[in-house]
Amino acid sequence: MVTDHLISLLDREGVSEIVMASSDDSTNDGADQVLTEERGYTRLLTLNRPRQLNALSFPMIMQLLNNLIAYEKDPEVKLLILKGRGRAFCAGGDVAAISRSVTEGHWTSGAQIFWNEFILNYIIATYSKPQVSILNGIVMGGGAGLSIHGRFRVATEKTVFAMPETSLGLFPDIGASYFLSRLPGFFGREYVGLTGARLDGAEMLACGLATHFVPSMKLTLLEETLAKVETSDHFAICAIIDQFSRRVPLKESSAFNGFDVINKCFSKETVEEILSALELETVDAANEWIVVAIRSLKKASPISLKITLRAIREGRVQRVGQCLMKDYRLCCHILRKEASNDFFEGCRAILVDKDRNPKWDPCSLDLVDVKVVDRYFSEVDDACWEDLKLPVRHASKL
Ligand SMILES: CC(C)(COP(=O)(O)OP(=O)(O)OC[C@H]1O[C@@H](n2cnc3c(N)ncnc32)[C@H](O)[C@@H]1OP(=O)(O)O)[C@@H](O)C(=O)NCCC(=O)NCCSC(=O)/C=C/c1ccc(O)cc1
Repeated sequence: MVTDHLISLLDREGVSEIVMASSDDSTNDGADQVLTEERGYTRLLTLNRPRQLNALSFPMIMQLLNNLIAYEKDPEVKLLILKGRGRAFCAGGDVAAISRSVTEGHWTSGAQIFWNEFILNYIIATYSKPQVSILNGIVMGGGAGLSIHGRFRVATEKTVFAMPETSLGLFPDIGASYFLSRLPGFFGREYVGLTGARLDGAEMLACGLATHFVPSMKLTLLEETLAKVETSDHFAICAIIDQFSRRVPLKESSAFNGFDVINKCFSKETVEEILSALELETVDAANEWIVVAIRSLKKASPISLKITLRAIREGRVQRVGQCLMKDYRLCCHILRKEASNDFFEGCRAILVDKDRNPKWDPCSLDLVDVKVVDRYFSEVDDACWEDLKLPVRHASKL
């Protein structure tokens, strides 16, 4: 049974018990990778792997799960603050470790990490107490999963946000098809998800990925003020952050200023049509962001692009839990290397050898068989597999 491999056995009456029973007991490693601090009714969680840009390791996921479950039950906790040490909030899941563990072991060792990460994302998305994420640096992939599902996301002038998974042979997982598909127009949807475009704090605020923009020099004071709250009331917390936040103009070169072009191009039905529409826009005069978008789409894994487009479009009518269940299926197919080795090749090219020259298979969009893409969205044909089991929650956006 998969639950022998995947360590989370969830109590479906609630999240009261997540049994951790790993065969190698790796959950005990890295205890200092998430620092916890009690300040009155506020709990401050700091991601603490600055050298790896706080890439989310398995022990970090488990510690965050443990903390969040305990804090939700504890009446002495009213508010959570999540931040990262160093120049990143979190640069995503520790893909180098995952790639290593699957290459050296069984695909389910990678699935185990996804399983627990997605449960964590779900708990954050349905959390009964407010979470403020301080995004003062790099926020990518899994880092978005820790923050965007939460109630308050504070960007700064140092924030760099991206969902770069298509350049890694993956797709924007962590329930991203839920929040990306709910952003305005096609900006946050197809554009951000497919191209891996980097957004700054002003752009995050403009499209709704961030709820506030606070200059980084005011963050210490913001934290100190939040540490004095005695309530979980969202309006009260929002009013405090409002005192420190400011409106911030978009750069002239921002893709957000090309909203109409984005809507025109990224609303096309297929990735090929999106690419052609963008190329047409460059005939007269090309904005820098269009050139970068075309380059990114051409460099990304073709199969990842097709999976991403479909996942985001399906996400529009799915709840967050359904998006996470879909993501789990997709990840398991990817880990099993059923149709492509692209995720492992992407990890090699970007994080291991760093040649930034992945050899994708299939190597072009026209070689991606639509039936193969369909298969990624279906159940996994393996006796030791089961669908992601989500705990019963009491929040509204289940
Ligand atoms: C643009 C970055 C963020 C910064 O570039 P940089 O300023 O030139 O810094 P470095 O690239 O030198 O990064 C510093 C160190 O952090 C490491 N690092 C930097 N992100 C990472 C990282 N996501 N992982 C694992 N080491 C990293 C990076 O390898 C390096 O380690 P080292 O070579 O030992 O110094 C660059 O590091 C980068 O492209 N990182 C990858 C970002 C990325 O694709 N993130 C989304 C990943 S997808 C995701 O979240 C999936 C999660 C997942 C979950 C569960 C699964 O089972 C499978 C997957």
